[in-house]
Amino acid sequence: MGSAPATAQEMRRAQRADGPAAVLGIGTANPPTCLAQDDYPDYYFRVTNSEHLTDLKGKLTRICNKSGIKQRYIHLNEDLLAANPDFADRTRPSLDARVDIASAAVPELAAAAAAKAIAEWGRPATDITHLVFSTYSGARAPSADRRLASLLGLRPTVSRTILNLHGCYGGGRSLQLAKELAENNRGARVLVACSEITLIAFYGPEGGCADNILGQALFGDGAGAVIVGADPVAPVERPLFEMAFASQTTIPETEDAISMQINKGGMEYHISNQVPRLLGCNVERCLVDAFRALGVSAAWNDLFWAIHPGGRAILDHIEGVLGLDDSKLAASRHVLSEFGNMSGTTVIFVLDELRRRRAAMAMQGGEAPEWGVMMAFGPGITIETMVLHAPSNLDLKGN
Ligand SMILES: CCCCCCCCCCCCCCCCCC(=O)SCCNC(=O)CCNC(=O)[C@H](O)C(C)(C)COP(=O)(O)OP(=O)(O)OC[C@H]1O[C@@H](n2cnc3c(N)ncnc32)[C@H](O)[C@@H]1OP(=O)(O)O
Repeated sequence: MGSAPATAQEMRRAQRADGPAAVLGIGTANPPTCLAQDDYPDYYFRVTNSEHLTDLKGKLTRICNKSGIKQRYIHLNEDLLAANPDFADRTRPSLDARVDIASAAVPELAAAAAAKAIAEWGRPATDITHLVFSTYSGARAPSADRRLASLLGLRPTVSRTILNLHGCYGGGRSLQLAKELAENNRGARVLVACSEITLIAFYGPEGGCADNILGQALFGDGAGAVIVGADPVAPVERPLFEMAFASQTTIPETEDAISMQINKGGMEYHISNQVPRLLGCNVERCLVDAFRALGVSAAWNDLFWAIHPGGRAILDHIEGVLGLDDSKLAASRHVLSEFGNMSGTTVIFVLDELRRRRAAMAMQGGEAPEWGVMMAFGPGITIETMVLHAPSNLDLKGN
């Protein structure tokens, strides 16, 4: 073997990266149709021919008013819904048609986000070695990761993984997987792509189904992409956030609090009204454990924050239990306001917004915190926690 490492341990060590995984590029995309939150109750009850359900419309209006959301983007616009009237009725067998549309639209939206992330990264798409794709709209094989690889012209040797139905923690899980892949495979460059399109779960209002009314008020469509790699090659590659530590925690006895299930009429879901409280009671323990594992003690207000804005009340609870200053969750609140809850994709939008805000602050001579936290939540209830470090050569461009 000439000068090759002599032992299996040495071989293993040679395969590992030296430094921590880092975010090297971020991109986001939304479908073109944008709906104002103030107009949504009128729109939804009109396009589903449900104007007579005035109580439910009142409920949707009350939730919209308290949602902290200004607008959302959707793929299923009025024309597409008119061409697929069964989508408005959960009892009709419409899954085939939904999957047909989603199978094309989900990877295409992901490709739009990925193209931006790759452009910022600065290297050719053929240098990507791994792809981690997350969506709740996948119900077919070969799936969206395979199609995205074709759309981007990735190499046939790219290692693909698809995560399905992780819901709102899909972005956090994908980034954790990307960290493991990048740190354990020297030279690996991982494309993380999350793409969520609500048409799989859109249907008309029904009495007794508050979950649907809540979903109609909160969710929107979007895709986010991140390039992750260790040991960046200067000057082309510049780390935006280094991934210092990552963990996943499941809150005991909360299996039924958030659920999703694919049925013949589309995806049904349940979101307990206890979710904000349950998260509020558990996030601090995850944070304490994460910083203890790093051997660091942190004052919460000295950190930057990228929290998944699952709903306004979730952000309020977390802000309250951690005693965070008003400005600390500004990136999460901004993304919630401009895009709604795009499930697993949302946390990537928050990272993008955060780096933009940090760059603006640096341009004005201000100093942003060096250390921060990303958290995402979903069915389980699952909490994804990642401690981030922002190097001083933070990207000043934004995207
Ligand atoms: C544009 C396109 C749209 C298309 C949409 C199609 C849908 C697609 C869906 C895709 C599904 C994917 C789902 C799974 C992903 C899960 C991951 C998550 O993030 S998990 C999601 C994580 N997100 C969350 O868990 C949401 C967190 N919650 C919140 O942010 C707030 O509670 C709020 C904004 C909903 C209301 O503000 P707040 O200050 O609390 O105001 P108030 O106290 O005054 O109550 C007002 C009304 O709200 C009611 N209500 C409250 N909760 C629920 C509920 N769970 N349930 C039902 N209703 C609920 C309450 O009963 C009251 O009704 P009423 O008495 O007036 O009749």
